[in-house]
Amino acid sequence: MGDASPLRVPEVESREATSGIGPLSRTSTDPFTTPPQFCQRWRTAISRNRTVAVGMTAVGISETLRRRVPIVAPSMLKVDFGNLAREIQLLDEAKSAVLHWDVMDGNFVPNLSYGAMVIASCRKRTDAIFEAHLMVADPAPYLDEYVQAGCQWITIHIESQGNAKQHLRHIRARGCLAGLCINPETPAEAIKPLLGEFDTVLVMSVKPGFGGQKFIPESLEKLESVRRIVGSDTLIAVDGGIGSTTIGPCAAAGAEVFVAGSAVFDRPDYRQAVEELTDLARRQTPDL
Ligand SMILES: O=C(CO)[C@@H](O)[C@H](O)COP(=O)(O)O
Repeated sequence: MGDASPLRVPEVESREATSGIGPLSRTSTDPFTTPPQFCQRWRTAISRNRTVAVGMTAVGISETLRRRVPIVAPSMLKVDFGNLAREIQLLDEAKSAVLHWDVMDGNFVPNLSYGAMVIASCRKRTDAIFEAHLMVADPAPYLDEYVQAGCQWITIHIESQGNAKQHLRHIRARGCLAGLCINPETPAEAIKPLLGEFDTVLVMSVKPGFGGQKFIPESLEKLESVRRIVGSDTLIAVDGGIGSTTIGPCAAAGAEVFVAGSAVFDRPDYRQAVEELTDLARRQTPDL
């Protein structure tokens, strides 16, 4: 969490004034126009008859997410990489609103996964919202690559190097949702200085780096604390060890997006898995 960062963030007086992005629950007319490098790359990546995601603004994405809560977001760490196109088709059939791309650099976490090129090559295959979860030592040099790859939601770790506030502002200035992730050993209070700078909080309920780990029970209390800190307008996600016994308690504790690897990909029928998990979450989501 040092201060030095090579990122040059455009001067943004007020986020709403420049991008039209507001709190997740806000409905508004949207004066935002997608930055050209984002729009063109993305347009060419998506086939002509797939228009839902094209040009969708951060406000639109926020509203889509809000409407779809509770959301089970398959963790693409557990996908069959030898059959990526087929896997994405199956996730589309499972009506997954969000695909969660776990980007690991082998440095911030002891594992290496994939980068923006792989994600960009999958962009044309689905209209699902792409979230890039950057488990990297320094996100600064990579942020734009993930925007250009078609990710509409970029999550950085508070524990990464550089200036988290600058990173979050950079993501928002590119028209994406800015997510802030905290590791199990980081207290919920650590997000307080960054309030107002992010759209979503991702609570890691395992140590990042690997799928298939056991849910850390203390994460429930942390979800409750995060909810108290951020209020109702910020979307809260949880990641790690999410399955049939943990998803309900996480929903009750305030989570709305559930990143699930094994609980989806270890099942023969992804659609059934997503439906069952969503149902379990819905039953314990307050106010639903
Ligand atoms: O980011 C991570 C791990 O670093 C997670 O997204 C896991 O990939 C989730 O896998 P399961 O715990 O659901 O199997």
